[in-house]
Amino acid sequence: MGEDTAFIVNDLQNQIGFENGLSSKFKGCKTTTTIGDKTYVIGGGNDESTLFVEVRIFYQATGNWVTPIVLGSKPNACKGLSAISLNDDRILIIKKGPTPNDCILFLEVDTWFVREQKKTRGTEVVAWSKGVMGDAEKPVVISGPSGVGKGTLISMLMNEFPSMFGFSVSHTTRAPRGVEKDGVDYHFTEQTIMDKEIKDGKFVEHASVHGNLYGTSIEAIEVVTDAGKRCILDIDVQGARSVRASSLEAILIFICPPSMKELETRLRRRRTETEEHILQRLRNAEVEMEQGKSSGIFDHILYNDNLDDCYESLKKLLGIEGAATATQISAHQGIDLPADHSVLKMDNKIIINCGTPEPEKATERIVLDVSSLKGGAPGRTRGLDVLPLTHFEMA
Ligand SMILES: Nc1nc2c(ncn2[C@@H]2O[C@H](COP(=O)(O)OP(=O)(O)O)[C@@H](O)[C@H]2O)c(=O)[nH]1
Ligand SMILES: Nc1ncnc2c1ncn2[C@@H]1O[C@H](COP(=O)(O)OP(=O)(O)O)[C@@H](O)[C@H]1O
Repeated sequence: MGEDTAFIVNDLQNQIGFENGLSSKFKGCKTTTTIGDKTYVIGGGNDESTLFVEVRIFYQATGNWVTPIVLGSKPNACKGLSAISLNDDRILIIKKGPTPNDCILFLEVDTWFVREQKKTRGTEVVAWSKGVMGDAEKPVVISGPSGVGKGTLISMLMNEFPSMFGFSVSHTTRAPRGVEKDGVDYHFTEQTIMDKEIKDGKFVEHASVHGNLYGTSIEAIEVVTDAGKRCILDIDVQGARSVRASSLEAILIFICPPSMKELETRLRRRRTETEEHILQRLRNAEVEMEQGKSSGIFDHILYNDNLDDCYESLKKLLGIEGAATATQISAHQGIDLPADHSVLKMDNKIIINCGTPEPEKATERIVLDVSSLKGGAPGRTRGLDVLPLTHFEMA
C-alpha cells in the first residue's frame, strides 16, 4: 500500500509540475489562495502575538482589501500554514497539530451556508469548519409534539451509548423547569442576548415555539463533534425544516403519539406545565402532526405507543440494533507539519511534502483524499481520508 501511494505521488507530481504547488514561502504567519478575482490572505497578524488565524480578502479587480465576517471557531495561529482551494467553494488549510481536527481545516468561502450568510448580512463572509476523517455518522434530529416522548427516547439512547451519542444543548428563552440544569438540558438565556447572537451568525437554526425562542448554536454541535460523538438534536418542525435545507446532512425523525388523547395524558402526567401551557402545546401539536407527517421534511416517522418497541425501532433506524456495540470514532494521527513544506493538488488528491520547500526533496509525504467531502459549516466537513504516510528518500 505504501508503494502504491508513493507511485501516485510521483505520477501526480510529474503530470502537474511542481510549479503549481503552493509553497509555504510565507513560512512565519501567512499564506494566500486566489479564487476568481479574490485573493484570500490567511494567517496570523503582522506580529506573532496574534492568537487566531485571521482572514483578509484582496479584490484584484478594484485593488481593495476587505476584512470579512469570520464565522465558526477560529483555529489558533501557528507557523507553517498552507492553503489550497477546493472546488472554488472552500479552501483547505493544513497546519501543524496533534490530531486531524487540529491540523486539517476548511475555510468556506462560497458554500451554501456562507452564501446564505452573505445574503443576510450584505457583506463578505467566510466560515471555518473542521475536517473530519471518514464518514463520521450523520447527526440525528428528533422532532415531534410536546409530550410525545422525544426527551425520554433521547435519554435512553444516551444512557445506553454514552460514548457514541452526544446531545446538542439548545438555547432557549423559556424558564427552567424544576430539575433542569443550565448548560445540560438547555442554555437558558434572555431574548435580547439570543437575538444578538442569532444576528452574529452563531446559530444553525432557531424558531419561536410555544411562545419562546429556541435555537441550536454552531458551538452546541461542535462540542459534540469534537468529542468524536454523533450529535442528537431535539428540535421542533420549523427547526427541522432549517436543518433539512442546511449542509448538516442530518437524519430527520418525527415521533408521533398513538393518539391526541394519549398525548394529553402524557403531558398532564408529566406535571411540568401549567394548564394554559398544556392547552397551548396541544393546540400546536395538531399543526406539528400535520406538518410532520406531510411536509416531506422527515426521513422517518415513528409511533411512540409502547416505549420499548419505539426505542428498538429508533435503534434499528440508526443502525445500532441489539446490544451496545458502540465504538468511538478512532483517533487518527495528526500532522507534524514543519514550517518547510509544500502542498500540491491533483484532481481529488492533496499531496503534502514535508521537510523542505522543494517538493522533490521531501523526506515525508502525506496524501489526503478529498473526493468525498460532505457537509461543511456550520459544523464539520466530513469524508476526508488520509492515505497511509509514505516515508522515502528521493534519489
Ligand atoms: N427549533 C428548535 N426547537 C427546539 C430547540 N430546542 C428545543 N426545541 C423544541 O421546542 C419545543 C419545546 O421544548 P421544551 O420547552 O423542552 O418542551 P417539551 O417539548 O414539552 O419538553 C420542542 O418541540 C422541542 O423539540 C432548538 O434548539 N431549536
Ligand atoms: N411510550 C410511552 N408511553 C407512556 N408514557 C410515555 C411514553 N413515552 C414517554 N412517556 C412519558 O410521557 C411524558 C412526556 O415525555 P417526554 O420525553 O418529556 O416528551 P417530550 O420530550 O417529547 O416533550 C413523560 O412523563 C414520559 O415519561
